[in-house]
Amino acid sequence: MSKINKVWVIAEKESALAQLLAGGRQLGEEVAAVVLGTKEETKKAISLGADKIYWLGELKAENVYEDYAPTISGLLKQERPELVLVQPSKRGKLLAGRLAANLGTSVLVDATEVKVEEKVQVTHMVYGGAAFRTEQALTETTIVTVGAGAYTALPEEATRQGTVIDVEFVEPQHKVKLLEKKNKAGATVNLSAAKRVVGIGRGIANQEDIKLAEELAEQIGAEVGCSRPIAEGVNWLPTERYIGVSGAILKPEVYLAVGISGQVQHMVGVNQAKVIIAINKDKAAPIFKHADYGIIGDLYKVLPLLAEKFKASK
Ligand SMILES: Cc1cc2nc3c(=O)[nH]c(=O)nc-3n(C[C@H](O)[C@H](O)[C@H](O)COP(=O)(O)OP(=O)(O)OC[C@H]3O[C@@H](n4cnc5c(N)ncnc54)[C@H](O)[C@@H]3O)c2cc1C
Repeated sequence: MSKINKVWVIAEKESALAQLLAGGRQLGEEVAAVVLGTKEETKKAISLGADKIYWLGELKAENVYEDYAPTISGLLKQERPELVLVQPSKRGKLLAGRLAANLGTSVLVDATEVKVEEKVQVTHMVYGGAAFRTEQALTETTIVTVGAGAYTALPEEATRQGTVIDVEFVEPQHKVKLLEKKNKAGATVNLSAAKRVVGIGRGIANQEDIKLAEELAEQIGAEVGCSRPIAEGVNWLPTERYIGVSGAILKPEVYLAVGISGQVQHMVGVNQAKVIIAINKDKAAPIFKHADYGIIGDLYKVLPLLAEKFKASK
């Protein structure tokens, strides 16, 4: 694959920044990160693969993330990178939309693959994960949101050198007024950083039975994720734990699917796992077509047995 000259990366979270920088290094000769954060965060971005940092300073109390769109748009018009990779967080999507509007283009969303064939080409899922579409922007700069798991972060290199450019804030013409900030109740989870994930589905009959999966997850050092109906249906787990085309896209070393049928919309979130193991009582469940190892059995019997075995082997 050929490379383009300049790739820019914009991410709110460090884990996403690390992944997008790794993607940037595959695609471009020079990789720059736009950093809204501390000086320490600029150093971190360099150690993770950025050659250049456009440093916006720290987020001011009176601003929200997307208020920086005019500042970044000005930089884009001046520096003309061929590609901007943006983390698809809620605020990241808002920012990407504004940047694209300012450049007279649109955002290519939720890329599963970005490649360079003379120009930048972006592939993403359509029809709920049943098909893929490849698109190419006709403008000089292509703005793309890239889901978690598309790239694997490079190891940190503390000795890497890079340039930090201080950027002056350009006041937006139309601002959203921040009235209040509240912390979300409950623990947050970063599923895309987990090496092992136990995913639970509608095979779990009651909310309290989730503890069976949690006990096994604890034994094997895994995070618990779920299918959409568990998070958006019965609402037993928070939405940040659901996996699939409309949830988190993961690339763990091991994915253990428990009582999950294996519909395509779920599987697109885990089909990049190195090893997939399925526990399902229905031997005809589609999950077994995707699994490297399968246990045909009742999860209520299998989960406690596995947890016990792992505990005993410690
Ligand atoms: C546009 C669109 C987007 C979607 N996005 C997503 C998405 O991002 N993520 C997602 O997950 N879904 C998504 N869905 C929903 C998806 O199509 C499926 O409906 C969903 O994934 C099914 O969840 P499930 O496997 O938990 O439940 P089910 O399909 O009901 O499967 C339950 C499984 O549990 C097994 N089982 C039952 N009891 C036991 C037991 N005691 N022991 C062992 N096995 C047992 C059954 O045999 C069955 O295979 C989307 C759908 C649409 C239309």
